Amino acid sequence: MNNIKSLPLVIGLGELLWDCFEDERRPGGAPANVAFQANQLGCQGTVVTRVGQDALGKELLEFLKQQGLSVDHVQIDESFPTGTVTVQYSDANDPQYTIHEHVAWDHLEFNDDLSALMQHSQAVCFGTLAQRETASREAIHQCLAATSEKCLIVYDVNLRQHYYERSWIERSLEAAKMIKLNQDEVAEISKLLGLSTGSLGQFANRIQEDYELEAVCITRGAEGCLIYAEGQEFNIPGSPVEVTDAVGAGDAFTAALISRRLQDWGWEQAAIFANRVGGLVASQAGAMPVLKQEFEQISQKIQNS
Ligand SMILES: Nc1ncnc2c1ncn2[C@@H]1O[C@H](COP(=O)(O)OP(=O)(O)O)[C@@H](O)[C@H]1O
Ligand SMILES: O=C(O)C(=O)C[C@H](O)[C@H](O)COP(=O)(O)O
Repeated sequence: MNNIKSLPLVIGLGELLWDCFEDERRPGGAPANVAFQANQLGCQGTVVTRVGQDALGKELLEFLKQQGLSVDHVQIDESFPTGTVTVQYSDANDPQYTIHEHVAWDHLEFNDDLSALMQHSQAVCFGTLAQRETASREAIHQCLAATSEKCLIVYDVNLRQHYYERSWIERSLEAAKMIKLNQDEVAEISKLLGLSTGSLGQFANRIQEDYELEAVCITRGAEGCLIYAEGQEFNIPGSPVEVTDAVGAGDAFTAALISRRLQDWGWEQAAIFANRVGGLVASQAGAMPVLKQEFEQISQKIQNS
């Protein structure tokens, strides 16, 4: 128990929901996936969200508890249901999400409990989707404002359908120390912010300077990632895997990067690890596969190489 308490506290702030695939439903929600994976990667991952007072919400709480995550900061909404997402594919590498509206995670409330939690967190990850309603958008930014100066605030952009606006993205970039986005999101953000299109490296350099970010991480699916940090560009190729579904690969990548940066790994080594973790999750069904031992083996191998 004492050991658990001393692990770095990594918060996933935003949506926790059910990803409804054709065959079955599986737990998901990008920030919740980050907290879940961080918990398997040597951190104390904690989800800050809201579920409905319904069977789907109870099942999500049971799942998190069984996996050793705290549910103390999951709020229960008396009016709105637990969130669901319909996941469809034409290509396993490119899932399409239909995010259902008017759900509990749109109605997060900031309070003293969250304020205290945020003050003690070593890292927080949030995205754009959970900012689609004013209530959660304001609660998320109140949470971010309550963190300590040394907290690693990570904006994992995750643009979904039409649920984003330029002003929300700018506000989020201003709050962040590190951002993570995929290649499609680079194109969309360049357009929204009126940045001239160049290479991924030029985009990373520009946005890092404009928003005084510590790091910009661009994921490229099977191609790996590009990280711009400390004035350097790291291009790390991916490791081939047989993809089951790529749902949650990006969130696992983010969690792996956070966990190793909190252990003071260098950017290159942390990116190699994050690529492997993202790839492994892409090779499994759903966003929250249980892979603690596999992650630990990969971590040891990279450290010994
Ligand atoms: N097909 C794949 N083969 C190997 N690694 C993958 C594959 N798909 C994803 N990954 C790993 O997961 C990371 C995140 O995947 P990506 O699809 O770029 O993010 P997102 O899910 O946010 O769109 C990649 O940078 C890579 O490290
Ligand atoms: O919350 C959302 O935005 C969702 O669409 C639900 C999904 O569980 C994750 O988002 C998967 O996210 P990726 O890691 O980008 O594949």
